[in-house]
Amino acid sequence: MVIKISALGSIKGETGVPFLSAVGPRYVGPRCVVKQATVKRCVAALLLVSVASIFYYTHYIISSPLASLIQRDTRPEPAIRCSMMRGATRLPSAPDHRSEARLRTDSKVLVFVETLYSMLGKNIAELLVSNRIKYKLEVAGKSLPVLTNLDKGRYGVLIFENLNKYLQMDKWNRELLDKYCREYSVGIVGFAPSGEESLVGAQLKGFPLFVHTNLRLKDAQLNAASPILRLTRSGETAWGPLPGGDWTIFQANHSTYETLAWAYRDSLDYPANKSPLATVIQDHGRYDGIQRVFFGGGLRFWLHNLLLLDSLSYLSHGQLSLSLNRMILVDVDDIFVGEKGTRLRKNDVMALLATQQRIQALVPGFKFNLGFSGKYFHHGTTEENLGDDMLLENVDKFTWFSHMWNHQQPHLYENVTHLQLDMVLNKQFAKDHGIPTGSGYSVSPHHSGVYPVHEGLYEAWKKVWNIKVTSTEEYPHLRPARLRRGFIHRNIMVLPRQTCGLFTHTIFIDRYPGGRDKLDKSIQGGELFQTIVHNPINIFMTHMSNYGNDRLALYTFESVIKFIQCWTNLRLSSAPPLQLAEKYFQLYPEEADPVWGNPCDDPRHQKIWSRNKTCGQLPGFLVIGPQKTGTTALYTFLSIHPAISSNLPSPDTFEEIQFFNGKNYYKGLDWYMSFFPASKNDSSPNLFEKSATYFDGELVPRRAHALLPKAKLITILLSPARRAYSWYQHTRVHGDLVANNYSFHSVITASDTAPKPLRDLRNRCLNPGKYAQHLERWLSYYPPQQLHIIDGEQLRQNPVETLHELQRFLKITPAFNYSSHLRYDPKKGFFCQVTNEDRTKCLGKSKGRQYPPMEDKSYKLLQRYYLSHNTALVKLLKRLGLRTIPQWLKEDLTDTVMT
Ligand SMILES: Nc1ncnc2c1ncn2[C@@H]1O[C@H](COP(=O)(O)OS(=O)(=O)O)[C@@H](OP(=O)(O)O)[C@H]1O
Repeated sequence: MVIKISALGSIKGETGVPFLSAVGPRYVGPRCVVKQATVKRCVAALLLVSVASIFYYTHYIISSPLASLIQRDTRPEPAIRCSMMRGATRLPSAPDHRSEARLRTDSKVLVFVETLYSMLGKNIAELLVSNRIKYKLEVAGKSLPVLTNLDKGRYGVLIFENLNKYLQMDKWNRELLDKYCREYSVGIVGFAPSGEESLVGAQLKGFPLFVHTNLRLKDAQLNAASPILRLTRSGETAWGPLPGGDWTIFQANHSTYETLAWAYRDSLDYPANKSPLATVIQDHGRYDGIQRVFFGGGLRFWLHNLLLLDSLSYLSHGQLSLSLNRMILVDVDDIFVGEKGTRLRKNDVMALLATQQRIQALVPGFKFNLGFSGKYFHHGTTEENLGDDMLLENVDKFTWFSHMWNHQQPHLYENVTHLQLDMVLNKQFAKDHGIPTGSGYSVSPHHSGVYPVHEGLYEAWKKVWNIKVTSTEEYPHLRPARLRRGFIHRNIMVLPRQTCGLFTHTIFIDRYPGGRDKLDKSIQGGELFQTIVHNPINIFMTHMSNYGNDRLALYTFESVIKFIQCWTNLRLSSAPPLQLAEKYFQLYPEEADPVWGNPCDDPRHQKIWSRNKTCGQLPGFLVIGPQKTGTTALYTFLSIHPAISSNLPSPDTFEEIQFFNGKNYYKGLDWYMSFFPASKNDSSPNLFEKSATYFDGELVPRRAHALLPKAKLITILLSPARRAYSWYQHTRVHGDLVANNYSFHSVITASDTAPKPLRDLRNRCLNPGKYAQHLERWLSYYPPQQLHIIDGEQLRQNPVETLHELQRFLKITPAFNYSSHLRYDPKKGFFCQVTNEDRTKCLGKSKGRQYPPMEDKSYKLLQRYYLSHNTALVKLLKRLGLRTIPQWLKEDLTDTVMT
C-alpha cells in the first residue's frame, strides 16, 4: 500500500480511509456533519483536527516505524559537476617530481610564521601534520635557524606564511637564505597577505611581479601544463565564489613565471571582465636561480591544500612527494541493530548493492564491510526483516565482521569467560546463517576495550575469533582526528579510523547537522575529501541507519569518490582489513609500539574503562634510578612512611616492576596496574614505584610522561665512576660470564673492536653514568619542578635529612620524623631501619657489598671518561637552581684537573 500525505497533514491509505484514526488523536470530522452542527463549529473542529494531525505527524510518525513507509523525495543523488564524469579522460599517470637534488636535503619543511599563534601558520602546520610531513616552525624576523647539517640541507622547502616577511628580510639574512636555496636547490613557498586594494599593480620588492589585492574571485581553474600538478588533477572548474573577499592576484613581467591557478573577478562592477587572474604562480627560477610558488590566498580555499602539497613535492624534487595510492574501507556497523523504521528494507539493500557495484568501477576491490550482532537479526518490521533476509541472500557480495552478540560493551565484562561465551553465540549465529567467519577483523561497540585496552577483550577475540585486526577512533585520542594513530597489542593490529561525518542518528538529509550544505562542503573539497587526500589508508565507520531512509552513506561515499576522481590523480583501491593493516604497518612501522596514555586524562576514555580500575591505581611518584646509587635503601626507607605506599612485589624482579623499559611495557596498562592496590580515590600522590633501570632507558621518559604526566620523579646521583664499579661487582655476583672473565679495567677499556658481549657489558656499565644526557631527556618531557635530585652520598651518610627534604618536595604533611626510625649500624657500615624491638634491620647482603676498592688507574680513567658528562651535569644542576654541587662531583672534576 502506498501511503500519501494529505494536504492537511493527515495520512490516508489508497482507499482514502484516514490512516491515523486507529492510533492518533480521535477523528471527529464526520460526526460534525452527521449532527448538522453550525458551520462555525465545524470549521473550528476541522482546524483542531488538522493541527492535532500535524502535531502527531511531526512528533510521532517521523520517529515511528511508519516513517519508513512514507516515500521521501528528499533523498539526495550523487551529482558532481565534473567534466571527467561526462567523458573527459584522466591522464594516465601523474608526473614524478624526483630528481637527484632531493638527496641533498632532509625531508623536512621550515615554516616561517608571523607568530606562533597566527591562523595561516596553524593551518599550514596542521596540513603538514595530517600528511606526516616533518616540519619546524620559526617566527619570521628573528635570526635564522641552522640550515645545514654537515654537507646536507636540513630543509627541503621553506614556507613563508607571510610573503612580505621574506621580501622585507634584512639583507644579511636574505642573502644567507637565498644562498642556501641556490646551493641545495631548495624552493620557497610564500603566501601573499591581503592588504589595501591596489588597482594599479604594486610591484613585489625585487621581482618583476605585480600584485593586486583584496579582490573577490570566482570559478577557479588550473593550468594543465604546470609541472607542479601531481596529486591535483587539472581540467575542472571549481564553480562559484572563492572563500573570502581578500584575494591577491599576480601579474608577471618575466618568462620565469608560469600561472598555476587562476580565477575570475566576482564583482558586479566588472560584469564583462572575463580575463583570468593568476591566483597561484610559479617562479621557475630563471630570474635569480631560486624556484618559488606564490599563493594569492591562504588555505581557506580547499584546492590550495592540494596545490600546497604538490608545491612541496615539486620544490623538494620529490623528497616530499606523497604516495598517490589511497585505500578505502567502509564499515557498516550494526547491520542488524536498529530501531524499527531505521532499518534496511529490500529496496535499501538493492541500492546498497547497486552503489557498491558503481563504486567498484572507481575503487577496485571495494565491498561494504558489514558488522553484525546476531541477537538483533529480524528485529524490524516485516519489510525490514525481508531486508535482513536479502542481505543474507547476498552474503558473498559483502565482507563481514563480528561485533558483540548483544552489542554489549566488552569493558563491562570483568569475567573473560562470559565475554567469550557471548562471542561464541555470535559466531554460532554467523555459521547458522552462512556468514563468513574468517576475516580476522572485529570492531568493538563504542570502541570499548580496544583503547584503553581491556585485556579480556583481546584475549577473548583471539580465542574465539582469531582476531588479527581491529580499528578505533580513540587512540591516542578522538580529537584532533589528524593525530589518530595505530598500534599493535598482543599481536592484534589496531588501525585508526577516519571521520566521515555520518553517525547513527544521521538518517535524513534535511536533518543533517549544519544542513545539506555542510555535508556537500565536506564531500566537495572539505573535511571528508581532505581526509582521503591525507590518509593512505582510510577506514570509515558508518551505521546501518545511514543506508536506510535517505541512504546518506551511499550518497556520501559515491559523491566523495567521484569528487576525488574528478580533482585528483589519486589511485583508489580497497582490500580486506587484514591486508589494509599489513600495509598500514609497512608504511608506519614506528607506530607498532603502543604508547599507553592515562585513561583519566580523557573523559571519553574513562567512560569505556572498567569500573574496577581507577587512577588511584597509578603511582604519584617514581624513583627512576640509576642502578647502584642506593635506590633500594630509598625504596625501603620510603616504605616505612605511614602515608606512603609502594607497588606490590614482582615475582621476577622483586620490588621493581620495570614497566616503562623493556618487554613488560607490552603487557599493557592492566598488567602495570595490577601491582598497585586498588584505591577508591582518583589519585594517589603518595603511591610510588621504583625501577632503577628507568633512568637511562631511551623510551622511558616518553612512555612515563604519556601515562603519568603529573608524576614527580626522584633520581639519585653519585660518582659515575663509583657507580660503574658497584654495578660491575653486582653483575659478577649475579653470575654474568663476561663480567667474571674480565677485570673491571678490561671492561671499561674494551675497544669498539672487542667481542660484542664485552662491548655490550662495557656499554651497560658506563652509559647510565652519563647523567646530564639522560636527565636532559627526562626534562624534555617533564618540567624541572617535578624532578628531585638526591645526592647519593648524602643518602648514604645522612638518610634522615635526605628523607626530610624529600618529604618537603613531595609535600607530605604531617612530615614523618625519620630520626627515630633509622640508625647507623656499624657492622653493616650503613644506616638501617629500627625495628619495634629497637634492633636494626639492614638491607640484604647484596646491598652494601664487600669488595676490593677500585684500582686507582681505573678511577682516573673513568674521571677522564666522564669529564665532559660531569661538566655538563654541573651546568645542568646550576640551571635547575641547585645551590650546592655534590662533593663527589667536585672531587671527580678536581682530581681530573690535577692529573
Ligand atoms: N642504607 C644502605 N644500605 C645498603 N646499601 C646502601 C645504603 N645506602 C646506600 N647504599 C648503596 O646502595 C647501593 C645499591 O644500590 P641500589 O639499591 O640502587 O642497587 S640496585 O640497582 O637496586 O641493584 C649499594 O652499593 P654497593 O655498596 O656496591 O653494594 C650501597 O653502596
